[in-house]
Amino acid sequence: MGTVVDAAAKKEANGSLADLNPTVVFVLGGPGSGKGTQCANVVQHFGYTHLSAGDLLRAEIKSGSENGTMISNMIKEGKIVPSEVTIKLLQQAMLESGNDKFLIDGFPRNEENRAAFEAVTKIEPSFVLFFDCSEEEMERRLLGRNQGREDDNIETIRKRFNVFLESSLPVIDYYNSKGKVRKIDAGRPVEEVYESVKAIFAPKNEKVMGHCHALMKCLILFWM
Ligand SMILES: Nc1ncnc2c1ncn2[C@@H]1O[C@H](COP(=O)(O)OP(=O)(O)O)[C@@H](O)[C@H]1O
Ligand SMILES: Nc1ccn([C@@H]2O[C@H](COP(=O)(O)OP(=O)(O)O)[C@@H](O)[C@H]2O)c(=O)n1
Ligand SMILES: [Mg+2]
Repeated sequence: MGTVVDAAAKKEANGSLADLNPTVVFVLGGPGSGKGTQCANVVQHFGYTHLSAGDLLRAEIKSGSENGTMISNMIKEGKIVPSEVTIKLLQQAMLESGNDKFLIDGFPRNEENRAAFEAVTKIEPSFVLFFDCSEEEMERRLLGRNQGREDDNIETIRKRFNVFLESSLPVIDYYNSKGKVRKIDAGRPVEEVYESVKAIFAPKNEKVMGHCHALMKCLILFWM
């Protein structure tokens, strides 16, 4: 933070990202709404790289970084880590991926995340996928997640729900007012949710071809 070397590295990273002109989809939704699960499906079928902000922060703790203790404490409390830390990790991961299509999962989680990402990277998301799920269902899923996460306990889960309502929903409202939100009913089984997700990512010409085939079938039936 603040050194000449850091500033140069930041400039270099931004320059390269701007050159990349990446396609970015933000994947948002409450804790346990199924963001990670559905992103894995999209990666397999649509060639995106999945970047989970939470996973990047957890990897940063494990790496022994100087920010590790601060990040760990924030996650245990369900609080949102300062944007500059998370954005730096996202930028690095984007540049290292060799891809130009990204699902950014769990980010932006508050207004500070959103505004800072826009200011630093100049990237506008193509759209925002919003997994809408009841707290009751999310709580059930988080308590059954079994990934040994320090924040999947009832006390921290309640805090994360509050942060989601107070800080993350306004970000979704912001993108909604720009017509960018694609809302998915995420309370259904995984396969059903993915059917809705797939329909959003399927290339337009595939949808048009689907309509053409249906029309051809009707015409053939009509002439028979
Ligand atoms: N549609 C679903 N129905 C039931 N369980 C689900 C569904 N989607 C995900 N899960 C499970 O719920 C837990 C949380 O899912 P995850 O994808 O990690 O959510 P998020 O990244 O939004 O916190 C995981 O144990 C996952 O296997
Ligand atoms: N943009 C983000 C994303 C996550 N985080 C932190 O990481 C925690 C876990 O995020 P996550 O996305 O892995 O959690 P889930 O929504 O997947 O359950 C959050 O509760 C925050 O403490 C953050 O500070 N900033
Ligand atoms: Mg997740």
